[in-house]
Parts: sequence; C-alpha cells; structure tokens
Amino acid sequence: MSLDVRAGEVVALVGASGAGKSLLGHAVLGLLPPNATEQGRIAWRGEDVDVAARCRLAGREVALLPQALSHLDPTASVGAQLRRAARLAGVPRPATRQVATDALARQGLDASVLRLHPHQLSGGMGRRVLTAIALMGDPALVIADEPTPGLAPESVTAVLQRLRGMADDGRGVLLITHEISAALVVADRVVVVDRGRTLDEAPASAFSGSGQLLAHPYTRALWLALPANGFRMPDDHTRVGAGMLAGSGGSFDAVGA
Ligand SMILES: Nc1ncnc2c1ncn2[C@@H]1O[C@H](COP(=O)(O)OP(=O)(O)OP(=O)(O)O)[C@@H](O)[C@H]1O
Ligand code: NI
Repeated sequence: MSLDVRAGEVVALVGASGAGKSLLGHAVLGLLPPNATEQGRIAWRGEDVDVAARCRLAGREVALLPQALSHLDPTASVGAQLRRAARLAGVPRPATRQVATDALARQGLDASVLRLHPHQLSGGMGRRVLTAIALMGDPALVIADEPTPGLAPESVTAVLQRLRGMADDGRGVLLITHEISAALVVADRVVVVDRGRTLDEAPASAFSGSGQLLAHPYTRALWLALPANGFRMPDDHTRVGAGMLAGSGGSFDAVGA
C-alpha cells in the first residue's frame, strides 16, 4: 500500500472488508501487535519514523478517532477521561479541568457532561467525546477508522462535516471507510485498496457521471455499484474481481504518511 496525506486535506481510504485499511492506520500509530512484521517505510514530515517514533507521535501529532464507543473506559467519568487525555498531551495537572471543559465546548457539549459515565451518553454524544479526546493533543493528522457505520443519516453528515472542519483547520485527515458515497461528501482524494494493495488513487471530483474519469476498472465498478447509480454491475466485474485476487499478495510494501 502506498499513500500520503497532506495538511488541509481529507484522504479517503476505501476498500472491502479485510483489505488492510485498519492495519495501515494502526501501523501509522505504532499499534500493530508486537509479533507483527513490517516491510516498507512510514514517513512523518519527510522523515522515516520507526515504531518507537510513531508511538511518540501517537496521541500528540497523530490521533486515532475510533469507530466504537467501547474505546471509552466504562468505569471512568467523561471528565476523568478528558483530563487524562489532557495530561498525556502535556497539559499541567492544575489546568486539565479547564482544558477538558473547553474541549467539550468545542464539540458542542456543556460542562455537565464531565460528570457522566459512557453508558449515560447517547451515540452522538459519545462520538463527540471521542472527538474531544482525539483532538486534545492538537494533532496534525487525524485517522478516523470507520467513523460512520450504524449512525442515523443526520449523524453521519455531522461526523463527516466535523472531519472536513478538522482538515479546513489545517490538519490532515485519513478517513478509513468502505462507504465510498459517504467519503465522497468530504474527501479531496480517494485511495482505493484491495487485499493489501493500493489499486488506484483519484480526486473526489472524478467520481461523477458514468465514471468516465476513473481510469481503473475496479474504482469505476465501485462507483457504478452505488445505489444512486442504480447498483450497476459492469459485465466484466467478476473478471476484474478475480484478477484482483490473483495479483494480490496481502502485505504492504510501502506506506507513506
Ligand atoms: N492481529 C492480526 N493478526 C493476523 N491477521 C490480522 C490481524 N489483524 C488483522 N488481520 C488480518 O489482516 C487483514 C486486514 O485486516 P484489516 O482489519 O486491516 O481490514 P480492513 O480493511 O480494516 O477491514 P474492515 O473494513 O472489515 O474493517 C484481514 O484479513 C485480517 O483478518
Ligand atoms: Ni477496519
């Protein structure tokens, strides 16, 4: 896999289940299991970063916006979790309460939420809390792993617009998803992956009409299969799929971040 994310842009990483999208995100954050073997390189601001360096960047320069509310600690109040994130981001202890309150306010939540525990939050509130935690260290890169499945349409829009806002504030955003239609609402570029390989990269604007601007047949097939395009399946779809299988190795050679 090979891709890069620049400041100010949302890059959507799109691919079928098992393509390796989450693994790529975890690799960038230095979160792969200890027995994982890696090949290739990951660079941050032009410099190669090893696992130790990536772990130092994680939570400060690079933040993960997880999908599941289960990433919140069920036994700790929202306030305690935000203050912990603030301390990890380098905020001196006496200031953490105010920083936590401000972080919630930026997500449209008032200070009464500090006292709540995760089970008392609605789905939308929980996601705002996760966002507040992820942004605590003022990261330059936000990796959002499947932030929208299971959400009501208006919440999907809100989550995507928040990601767009993060990019407009000058951050880079990597949006991992298998919902290309949602990604296209906010993405500048779309990187298509399959079975551990980058297949294609296209500007979001190329996804229009009958896909004539999309060079790769797999990407065009993804676009045409959307409900809005009438679930069209090109005749050669199965053949393309089989070709993808035959040509794939399932590991990443190169990762650029
Ligand atoms: N710790 C692990 N050990 C071995 N194999 C793993 C591990 N984690 C993931 N895999 C495998 O690596 C492949 C890629 O998984 P990954 O979770 O990155 O896919 P994904 O593209 O994020 O899929 P999804 O859209 O379902 O989240 C899958 O075949 C998965 O089973
Ligand atoms: Ni995943």
